[in-house]
Amino acid sequence: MQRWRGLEELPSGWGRCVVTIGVFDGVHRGHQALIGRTVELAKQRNLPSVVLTFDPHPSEVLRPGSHPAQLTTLRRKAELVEELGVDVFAVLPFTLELSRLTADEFVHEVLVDRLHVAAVVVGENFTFGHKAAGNVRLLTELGRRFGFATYGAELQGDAVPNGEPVEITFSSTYVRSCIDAGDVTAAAAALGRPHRLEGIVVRGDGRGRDLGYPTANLSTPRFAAVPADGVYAAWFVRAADPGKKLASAVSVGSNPTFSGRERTVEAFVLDVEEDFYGQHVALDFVSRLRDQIRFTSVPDLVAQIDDDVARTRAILR
Ligand SMILES: Cc1cc2nc3c(=O)[nH]c(=O)nc-3n(C[C@H](O)[C@H](O)[C@H](O)COP(=O)(O)O)c2cc1C
Ligand SMILES: Nc1ncnc2c1ncn2[C@@H]1O[C@H](COP(=O)(O)OP(=O)(O)O)[C@@H](O)[C@H]1O
Repeated sequence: MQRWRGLEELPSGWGRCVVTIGVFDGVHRGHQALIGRTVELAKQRNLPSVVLTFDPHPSEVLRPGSHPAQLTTLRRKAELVEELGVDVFAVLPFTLELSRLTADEFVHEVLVDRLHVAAVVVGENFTFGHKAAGNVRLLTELGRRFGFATYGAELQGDAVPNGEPVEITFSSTYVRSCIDAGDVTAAAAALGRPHRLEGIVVRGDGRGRDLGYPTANLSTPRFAAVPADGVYAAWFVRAADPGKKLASAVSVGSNPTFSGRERTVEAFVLDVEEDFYGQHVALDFVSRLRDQIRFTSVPDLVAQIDDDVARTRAILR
């Protein structure tokens, strides 16, 4: 897969292509369907498939301070897109200038003049251009004028897990709300895989080892979607050895037993004794075990962690 930042990196002699456009935060099952359709159409036409995405998140540029919780870093997004068989991952730096292009101008300048699109695949609720004035109908009209095909794909959904017999539509907003509520199982159902939180292992208060449970404390990216305070079973994956998943019991919260102030994400990795400081690691959240508790004694906390670890072992076995 090629990765471009800006359209200046377009190779000379670039022919036509099949494109899908979006922020694709999370690369959830709806995104996967859309990108899959793009790859399929590109194969049929013997053209390269392109995922056109934006960075930073458009809402942060349009309304500074409004950055939504981020489900995937740009690097992780590229990784997930690559797994879907895409040929080019193109990142358009999102600027106020870009946001001011009208829908017509965006199609003309970006899709037609630069990318030479033969077909564009978007979700049926897709909007684009200044003030989001462009929609699938307009894109279809412009496609007729400029000579490309438009596919407005139906949105993907599913029954609410363990809920009422209603459908939810997969969306980044829905996944964010699941994670924010600590429902990592529902998040995983919509993502098609567990939610991943990445970070660098930093020093904590140095207390864990004395408790018998040393924990790797993660420093996470600024906008990362951190699950609600609580205790979780998660897979611990090191960037240095991405194929190896280690079972871990994870605490998210401010260590109320010790009247902590700072909110931390810390993982006790089962059956491992290793120095993780400074390493780039990821947590794949599989299941929520319980809320954070303020214990009146340290032995009570340790007894509870014993139980968390036993449950983690059973869940991730
Ligand atoms: C599986 C697990 C569950 C935890 N649950 C709680 C809890 O309910 N309440 C709490 O105050 N601390 C909880 N902790 C956090 C410990 O207080 C914390 O790991 C310890 O203070 C060590 O902090 P340090 O890594 O900064 O040294 C938990 C830790 C683990 C690993
Ligand atoms: N099984 C394990 N799980 C997590 N961290 C471990 C484990 N074994 C050793 N470590 C190391 O111990 C450190 C945590 O020890 P701890 O006493 O909790 O200190 P800190 O407060 O700095 O996190 C981790 O960052 C890691 O380098």
